[in-house]
Amino acid sequence: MGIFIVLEGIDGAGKSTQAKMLAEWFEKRGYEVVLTKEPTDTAFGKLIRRLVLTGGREGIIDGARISHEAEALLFAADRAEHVDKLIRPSLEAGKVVISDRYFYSSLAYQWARGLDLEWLIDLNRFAIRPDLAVLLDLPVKESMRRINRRSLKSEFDKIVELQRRVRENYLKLVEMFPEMRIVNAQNSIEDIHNDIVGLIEEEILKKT
Ligand SMILES: Nc1ncnc2c1ncn2[C@@H]1O[C@H](COP(=O)(O)OP(=O)(O)OP(=O)(O)O)[C@@H](O)[C@H]1O
Ligand SMILES: Cc1cn([C@H]2C[C@H](O)[C@@H](COP(=O)(O)O)O2)c(=O)[nH]c1=O
Repeated sequence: MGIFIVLEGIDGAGKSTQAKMLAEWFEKRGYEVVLTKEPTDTAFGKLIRRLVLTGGREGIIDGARISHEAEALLFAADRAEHVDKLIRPSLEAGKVVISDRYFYSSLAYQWARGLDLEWLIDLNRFAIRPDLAVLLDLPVKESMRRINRRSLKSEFDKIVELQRRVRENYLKLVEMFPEMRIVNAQNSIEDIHNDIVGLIEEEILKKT
């Protein structure tokens, strides 16, 4: 079996930056790496971007956005395909899989939207557990500065409030899932990379 690593965190925490650096780190050491993300680039992922994420009108029926339950089901369907078509086969072929977001995102975000955590955990039970899930933890103020999100004040306040709840949820998930570890994402890009590599050496490579 290969090695499965997940990077998680609020929007703008630095996941994609670290995922790329980590992929290069493994490649330099001779590993075959699959760098992937959720939502995926498949038809399911594109549907999510159209209906849920882009703020476009397609996800709005009679003036109301699609329900949070429908959102959770779409993310889970995308993930089921991701696991079945890419993650499981890659791990069986002995590769390193690095995923920028995974089912912890559904737990943190859809829970923050008011859905029941146990229902979300059940819905995602099919998802293979990674060897390590790194939570890049960052205060919301700093993440908003990094991604420089521009919107109306009332809209901005709602986004900040949601991200605060998501961050709190992630910190609660760390207590529930033993494969999760926290890395301080306020540090420099290089220091964060070194912290993640340190965790991988300690938690995975030393044990194989
Ligand atoms: N440690 C860091 N210090 C300062 N800036 C950073 C750091 N890490 C990443 N950034 C910058 O912050 C921005 C967001 O980073 P990145 O795209 O990696 O985050 P992300 O978690 O993948 O975001 P999203 O969830 O919105 O896709 C980028 O401009 C990136 O260059
Ligand atoms: C997988 C997943 C994602 N989300 C949310 C989290 C982010 O706000 C977006 C994805 O944006 P990114 O820039 O591509 O990281 O989707 C979610 O709510 N639930 C999920 O399961």
